Amino acid sequence: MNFPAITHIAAIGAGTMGHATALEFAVHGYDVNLIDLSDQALAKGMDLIRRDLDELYQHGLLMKEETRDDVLERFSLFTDLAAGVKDADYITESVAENLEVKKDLWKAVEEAAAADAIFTTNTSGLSPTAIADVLEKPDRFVVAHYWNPAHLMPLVEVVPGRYTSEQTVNTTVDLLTAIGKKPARLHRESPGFVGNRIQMAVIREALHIVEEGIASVEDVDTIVTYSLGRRWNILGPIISADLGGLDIFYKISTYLPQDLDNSTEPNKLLADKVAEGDLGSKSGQGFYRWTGQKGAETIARRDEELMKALVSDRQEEE
Ligand SMILES: NC(=O)C1=CN([C@@H]2O[C@H](COP(=O)(O)OP(=O)(O)OC[C@H]3O[C@@H](n4cnc5c(N)ncnc54)[C@H](O)[C@@H]3O)[C@@H](O)[C@H]2O)C=CC1
Ligand SMILES: O=C(O)[C@@H](O)C(=O)[C@H](O)[C@@H](O)CO
Repeated sequence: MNFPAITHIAAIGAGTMGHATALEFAVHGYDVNLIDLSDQALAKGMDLIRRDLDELYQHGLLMKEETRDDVLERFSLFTDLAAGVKDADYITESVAENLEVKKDLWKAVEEAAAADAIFTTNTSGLSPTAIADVLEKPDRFVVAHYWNPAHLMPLVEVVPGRYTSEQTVNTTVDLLTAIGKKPARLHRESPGFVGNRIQMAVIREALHIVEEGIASVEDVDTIVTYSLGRRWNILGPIISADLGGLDIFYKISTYLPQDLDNSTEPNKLLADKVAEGDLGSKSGQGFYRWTGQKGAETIARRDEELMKALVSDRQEEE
């Protein structure tokens, strides 16, 4: 399929991820139809967009000569899915992480969308083949998996399903590159793609360490932040192993794996938190308390460091 020049974006879902992925297209000059289920959800999404847009503006991360109003004027809001997608060349989706919800949604999208529009889902790890099974033209469907917060994290995993065409992958990679992202194209799909497989392996072992009484939640986070996190912010795990000496990593791998957590069930500490409604910053309490000054300061510090890294990326690109 030959895709037209992409000029008009539709972003379905204005929540944690959807508002930020939509904002990035608007910051880079694209008209964006923001779609959600209710005016309340759209209003909440636009509040998040204005908050994040202010952050980008204050750090000089808008396009040259652009004002915040220039960016905000590019948004059109829709609760009618068909009306929101019909003029779009590129449709991105960030709704609930539920296979049936996504399949039902994409079936409805295809009934209203242009025959040559590209379809992308921000799923954290569901199969693009399984979602695209409902489509008449599944070759135009691909995963574009962002990382939270999406407007501050450069990496997007571009994951083809069995039906996805090379043209769809190439066009998506080119578009994401054009808006300043760092797309990584996978050879093929796998549950959790790459980032979430690694992230979930780390989370599983981190919580196992706490459960076994080896270290506290705070100590695990401090240790990772000032060792692996510091190193992996510069070079990834495999190249770091090269630098450490593969013989040493091999030696450790002959005795340590049998002591690592290999459970296939969700960690009990995590399950208990969710059962108690302690969901983290979104509910005010998780393994840490997020209400009050300290929580806000932690999020502000994270965003400030991510912003500095983005500014540095931008300076390197210039
Ligand atoms: N939260 C995270 O850290 C990350 C989440 N993701 C993925 O992104 C997707 C969205 O996650 P979040 O943004 O966190 O969820 P969220 O719950 O913050 O936002 C979902 C939004 O989609 C809207 N929505 C639901 N069904 C809809 C429909 N049929 N039509 C239009 N709007 C609809 C909801 O009203 C809500 O505003 C999920 O697939 C998730 O796995 C990907 C990367 C990171
Ligand atoms: O961590 C992120 O931002 C993303 O990789 C995700 O998909 C989230 O991890 C979240 O959905 C849980 O995996």
